[in-house]
Amino acid sequence: MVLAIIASLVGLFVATLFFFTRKETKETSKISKPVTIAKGSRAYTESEVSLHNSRKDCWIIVKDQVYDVTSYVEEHPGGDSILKNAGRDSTEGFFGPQHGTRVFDIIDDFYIGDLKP
Ligand code: HEM
Repeated sequence: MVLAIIASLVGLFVATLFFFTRKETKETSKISKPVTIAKGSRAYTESEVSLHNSRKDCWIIVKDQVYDVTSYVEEHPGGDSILKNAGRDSTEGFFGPQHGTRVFDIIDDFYIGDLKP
């Protein structure tokens, strides 16, 4: 009897641990993620970034960092608004009131380098 109670308590503990540590969400699990690039290891000029300005090839700049969000365009909950400044500085739109804090975690997956000063 005591053993059964201990076993169920351990089971409950493990299940709770699993629930709170899992990271994937419904939205992010569908997105193919690029290979992680170490921060600062690459840099692009503004004119290089500006070539990637379409739905099928979309880079954006947020706070002097460059993100290839091509694979995220179709997943973006805000629809085509993410394309408003495709190939350009999207910092203002990104920090707009429509965005909750989870966008800061999501954008990291799309980082490809910094903007050349
Ligand atoms: C990688 C960059 C971006 C990510 C990861 C992202 C992510 C998201 C997410 C998760 C939402 C749903 C609301 C929330 O949970 O916070 C959202 C909504 C929205 N986003 Fe973005 N976003 C990005 C870039 C942008 C940019 C650059 C703009 C505008 C220029 C924009 C405009 C909007 C708008 C207008 C909504 C509101 C949609 C609505 O409420 O109907 N987003 N975005």
